[in-house]
Amino acid sequence: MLKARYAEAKPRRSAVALGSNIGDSQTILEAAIETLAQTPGIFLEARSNWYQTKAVGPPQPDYLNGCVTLQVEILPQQLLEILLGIEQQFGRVRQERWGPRILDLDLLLFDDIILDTPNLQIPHPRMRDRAFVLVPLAEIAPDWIEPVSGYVIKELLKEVDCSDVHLLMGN
Ligand SMILES: Nc1ncnc2c1ncn2[C@@H]1O[C@H](COP(=O)(O)OP(=O)(O)OP(=O)(O)O)[C@@H](O)[C@H]1O
Ligand SMILES: Nc1nc2c(c(=O)[nH]1)N=C(CO)CN2
Repeated sequence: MLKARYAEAKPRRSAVALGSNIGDSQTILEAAIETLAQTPGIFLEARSNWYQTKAVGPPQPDYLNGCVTLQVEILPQQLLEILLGIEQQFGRVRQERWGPRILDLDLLLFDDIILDTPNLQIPHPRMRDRAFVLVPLAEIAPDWIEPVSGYVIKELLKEVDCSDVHLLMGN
């Protein structure tokens, strides 16, 4: 019993992608990181630069994207609930799929786990195809193995077209 409790308390490492293309995106994303970092059970490990990226999906304004890595003392499902709660707090309204948004927080990785449930898939199933995720993630976690493909992030990055992802100057 004691052993089981100890195992539950072991810190886990997680990666989260941030995106915004409505409003003052940089201010929104900075505030979202601050909110995450102040949540009990979540500790900010590293954060990437911000990147201006061409929208994937329906025509819409460019996004600002970035990633963070976290040390967490909570379960993946709890982390998802927290991310969805922060999106709500920042006024996110769910409309069309892949449509414009004030704030998008995607749970990318959680240690080396693979999870496939109706409301949560880890690794995020589309992260491997997304330069707007892999470029910032490679900056802070190049050697993290994406457990479905078995490839490290810096290798996955070589497989995507990064021409629409630009480092935001004056960061
Ligand atoms: N790894 C994950 N991270 C975030 N949400 C997830 C994940 N896996 C499943 N979901 C589910 O996806 C739902 C919809 O998420 P969201 O509206 O942000 O999708 P989207 O950003 O439009 O598209 P995409 O998932 O391609 O980024 C969430 O309510 C959540 O239950
Ligand atoms: N460049 C870019 N395109 C997107 C993004 C995003 O964060 N960045 N998010 C989407 C919905 O998840 C759809 N398209």
